[in-house]
Amino acid sequence: MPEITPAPCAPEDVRRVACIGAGVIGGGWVAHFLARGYDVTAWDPAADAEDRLRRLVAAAWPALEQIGLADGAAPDRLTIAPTLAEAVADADFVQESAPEKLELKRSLLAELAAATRPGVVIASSTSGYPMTDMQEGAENAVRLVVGHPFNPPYLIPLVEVVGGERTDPEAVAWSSRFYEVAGKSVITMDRELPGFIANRLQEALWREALHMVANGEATVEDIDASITEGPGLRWAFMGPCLTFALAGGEGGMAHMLDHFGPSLKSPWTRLEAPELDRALRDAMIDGCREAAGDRTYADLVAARDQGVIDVLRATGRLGRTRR
Ligand SMILES: NC(=O)C1=CN([C@@H]2O[C@H](COP(=O)(O)OP(=O)(O)OC[C@H]3O[C@@H](n4cnc5c(N)ncnc54)[C@H](O)[C@@H]3O)[C@@H](O)[C@H]2O)C=CC1
Ligand SMILES: C[N+](C)(C)CC(=O)CC(=O)[O-]
Repeated sequence: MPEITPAPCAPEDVRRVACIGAGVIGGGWVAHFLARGYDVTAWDPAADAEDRLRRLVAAAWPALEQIGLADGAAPDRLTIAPTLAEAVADADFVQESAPEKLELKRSLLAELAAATRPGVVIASSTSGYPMTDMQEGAENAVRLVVGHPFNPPYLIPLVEVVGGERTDPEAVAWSSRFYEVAGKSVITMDRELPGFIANRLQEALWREALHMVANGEATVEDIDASITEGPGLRWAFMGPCLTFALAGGEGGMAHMLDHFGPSLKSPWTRLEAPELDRALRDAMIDGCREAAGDRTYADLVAARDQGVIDVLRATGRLGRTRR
């Protein structure tokens, strides 16, 4: 086991966060950390990255003002660094949100672990790679963790935190605490599972949706309505297990399982992913275009953000985290 250097500061004392990769998720993290009053340094190799990032932060800011900013929070506390090394030089915490490609993540995380100050924790936003696979070849891998967010990270509270085989458990504990201090709801996993918890659940639903579109069994619009007008309303405040316990009436989960258990063996799901061929790709894209109507991407982001805020407010969870 390599020598473990403690983090240079306590999670409560973090002042500067570096966000590496500033697309949909990296940009969302930037907006979140700025709103929570941190100094943020971002780095992204794309030529148009700074423009995109500043647009994303400006579009998110009204929602962030609505839910309440930390003292001193301001978009101008964002610095765009010219190089990766400069971005992380003074960082107390690093959030990596580069494209979901295993080789890229591996070399980038190794580069980050070499460029940051000793002990600084580096979290990857990966949607599903186990950290053990991503930390291969990295020196200082002890402080590499997964911190998987949900889009948009500045509004959806959940972060799933888990380390890899070479991660120091202290780094996992440190990052879970840091995310809590930074206003997130944290699930800390004690073992690796590809896709973590939420994406394993989401992907099961998503595979089934794609099968139904591929087979012409349901439209994109009907699939979306089946969730927003149905189970999605319950899932905003009660998870699928407790929700189904209520399906068993006063007999609870025991009756629910006895009653509906046999249907688990019915062909209600296909589980294997469908082939993402041209026809399915076109059907999904056309269906979403139709569902969006004349609303632009910015219109949809604003509607989604307001919807999340309304649900959080209506369920008494605005500004409150899980613990
Ligand atoms: N889009 C989503 O809903 C979610 C994505 N994630 C994860 O977040 C990460 C980023 O995904 P998105 O933001 O959706 O992708 P994106 O395509 O919107 O952004 C990726 C950004 O990384 C930049 N980039 C390219 N090469 C890079 C490098 N070598 N170093 C640093 N940055 C580089 C690109 O210029 C781009 O701005 C992925 O790991 C993804 O799985 C996690 C949760 C949700
Ligand atoms: C689509 N996605 C798999 C990248 C989604 C996530 O990872 C989490 C989310 O925001 O739903």
